[in-house]
Amino acid sequence: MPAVRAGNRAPQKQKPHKENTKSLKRKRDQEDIQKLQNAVDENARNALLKNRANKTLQDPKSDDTTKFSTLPLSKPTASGLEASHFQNLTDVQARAIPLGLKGRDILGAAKTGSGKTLAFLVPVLEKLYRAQWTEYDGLGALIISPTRELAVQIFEVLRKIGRYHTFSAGLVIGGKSLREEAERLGRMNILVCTPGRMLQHLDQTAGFDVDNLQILVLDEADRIMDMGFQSAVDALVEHLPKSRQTMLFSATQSKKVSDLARLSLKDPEYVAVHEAAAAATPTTLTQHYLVTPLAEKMETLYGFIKANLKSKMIVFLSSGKQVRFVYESFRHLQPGIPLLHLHGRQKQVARLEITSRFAAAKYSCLFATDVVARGVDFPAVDWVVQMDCPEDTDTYIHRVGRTARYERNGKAVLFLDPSEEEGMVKRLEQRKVPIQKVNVREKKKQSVKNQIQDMCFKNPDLKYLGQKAFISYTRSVHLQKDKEIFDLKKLDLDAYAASLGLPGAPQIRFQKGEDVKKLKNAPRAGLSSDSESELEEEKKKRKKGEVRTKYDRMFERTNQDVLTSHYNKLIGDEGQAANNDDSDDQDFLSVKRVLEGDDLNEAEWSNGLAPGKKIITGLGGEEPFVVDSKRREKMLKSKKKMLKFKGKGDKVVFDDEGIAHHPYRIKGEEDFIRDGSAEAQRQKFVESEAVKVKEADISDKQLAKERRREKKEKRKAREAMENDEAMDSMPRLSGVNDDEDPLALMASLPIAGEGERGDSEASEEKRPKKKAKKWFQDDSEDEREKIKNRKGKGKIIEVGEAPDTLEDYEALAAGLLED
Ligand SMILES: Nc1ncnc2c1ncn2[C@@H]1O[C@H](COP(=O)(O)OP(=O)(O)OP(=O)(O)O)[C@@H](O)[C@H]1O
Repeated sequence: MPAVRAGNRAPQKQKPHKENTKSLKRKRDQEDIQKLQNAVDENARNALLKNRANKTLQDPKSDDTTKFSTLPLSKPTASGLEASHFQNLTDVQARAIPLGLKGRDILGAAKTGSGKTLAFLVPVLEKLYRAQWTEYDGLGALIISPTRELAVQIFEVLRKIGRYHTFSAGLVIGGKSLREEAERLGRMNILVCTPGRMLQHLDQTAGFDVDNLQILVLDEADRIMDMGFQSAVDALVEHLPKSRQTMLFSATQSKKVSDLARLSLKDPEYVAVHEAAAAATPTTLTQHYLVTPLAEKMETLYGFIKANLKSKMIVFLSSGKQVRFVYESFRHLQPGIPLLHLHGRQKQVARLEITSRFAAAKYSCLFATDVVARGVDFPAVDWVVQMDCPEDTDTYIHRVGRTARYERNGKAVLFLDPSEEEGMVKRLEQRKVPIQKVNVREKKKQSVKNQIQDMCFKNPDLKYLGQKAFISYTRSVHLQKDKEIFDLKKLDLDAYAASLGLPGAPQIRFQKGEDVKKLKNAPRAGLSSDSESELEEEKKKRKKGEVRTKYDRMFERTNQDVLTSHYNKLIGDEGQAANNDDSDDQDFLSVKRVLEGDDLNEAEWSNGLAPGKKIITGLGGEEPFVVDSKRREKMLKSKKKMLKFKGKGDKVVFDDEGIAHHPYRIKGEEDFIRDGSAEAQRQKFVESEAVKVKEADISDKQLAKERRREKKEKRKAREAMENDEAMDSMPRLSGVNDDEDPLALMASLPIAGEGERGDSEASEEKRPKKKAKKWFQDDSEDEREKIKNRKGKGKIIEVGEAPDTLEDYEALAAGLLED
């Protein structure tokens, strides 16, 4: 919805002249766009020939045709690129942009850090520009990213290069209520989103129309199209119009026919820049692997970090629990470099803050899961360390791609257990990844095992994290598909547990198959000494014929309930998430917290009852609940049906202070007589209440008086400001505040899309709004002047500080690029 510009209203008599000028300008714009279109057609023909011939482009710096200035781009895009200091095209940009501008569907594949983001953002902006897209046309472009971090980054680049355009752009990654996001969606021309959240809006947000969509982009397309996002993406695409341009980009993009069909790509052009290259990774990247047994990984990593204190590094681990444990234990060990950690279970605000802290750091070590393995462009990362072997070569390529970006040098090192070496090295060779073996210098190794064990002994929270890390690691190895690389049986789990400071390997139980039976029938070999004595005791009791459920045993264990509270305290914000993700381990933990199908089997196994019969106690009811049939087992899962075994509750009422009382408590007869006659008691009650009312009345009046005074002061201040503004709008005298911000007036204009406003609100327009600080601090005054003088309706919303919280991004999402 257009904004009303109070200060720009032209007098009536000038109207015909202004209309003339407008129509002239419109005609000129049409002609310019037509010229641009012709140039695009011409350029695309050449690009197509080059791409088909699959010629490697010459050195970008020496070839004039690989400059952005030679591309048929609109002025706003060209200026945006120039202001963002992008001059020379990278290979993938030189090949993909001309075809993207022409409207072709594209499958783009190029090495990590080679500039794929601009390869799709430039065509997006240009397509909408040439279609003369306005706020009335609705959503024109949708850009999908697999992670929030990457979506934020794409949005940032779009914000930079699109600064002179008149589109509105938004970021849809969750974190705010659906309703808050929904209110803004309808006003957006370009959206950057994650698949799940976008689908939620398409399904639930009334009036959110995508019928006009012109262009769909999938960044890290292979990841978005894989199993994890499959159903969300398929459902999302169902909502979109078929007649649109679609572009898919990734460093590990393939021509998978099924994907093309799912996205209904039309005659897509495969732009695979590195297909002919000798390596799948950047040439500026040095890659090594070292063989270190699982049980020595902690000390190898610690030694590595100590030897590289003056660097910026990312250490990839296989799960959030691994990340938390290594981070917490190394934090205690204090290696001498700032440590950060990042995983998907952290709250969004924390994630954004950590990514921006790491981006800004000179020396830092970030422990992370694959949540930042793809696309994220941290500046100047020296090392990528893969402490846990990646699940496949694609993941390897993306992880190491966080360093050696855009012509910079970088180094990567992969830790492999001896059992993983052969399989992984073979896979990497097949994938054209040049990697060399190095040996760990024994003297560089730092034995931290004893220190970690000591810390775990003193600090049960850390021990608990260690147990979780152990379980999640073994689980991830067990679940890996590539069994040539990952074989749990070949790992020394006891030694690994000891390296995490645990007194013994936590018991693990596999989901299905023979392992379960073996484990159940065998004595508990891997248990700690505590557990062993517990088992002995258990056996004795069973002999006596005493019925003990699994839950009796669970509560007897020392480190379950007690540690949960410590653990939650330790991880603070993540407490809730940690509770949630406990469910991940349900089928892997020997001790379960939720009474479910599998539990029943184990309870049955351990309580010595006849097969198929269990007694569940501790439900609060009088009678024990005997599970002797399928029906009763089902019943156990129904809360409603179990209510009758829980006994009746007591009814209580709460007084004003929140203290609970029995509802029918009546004073005893003796007490009543002692307090005097009924009339005297009534009188006394009325008097005491009257005193209370009087006191309350005094404070209420005082409050009301203060509020009136505040209101009056505010009104006076406003009037004074209005007078000042009237003075400001008068012609300037030289020397009067000349350096005042030229955008201040525009920033104070009402926000577009707030709905039509009546006369009664017209006076609001005059009310000066808080003066916004500048967003683009690097813009020259000339550029600001250009923006100010630009014709057209719309809004500019500015955010004072650099966006590092979700709120900042939300503010941007509401106002980016809109004019
Ligand atoms: N034409 C260019 N000139 C200078 N720098 C560029 C150019 N294009 C991209 N860059 C810079 O190169 C870096 C990598 O770009 P980008 O993130 O787009 O890479 P990518 O190919 O998407 O990587 P990934 O595969 O990891 O997602 C960024 O810091 C970006 O600013």
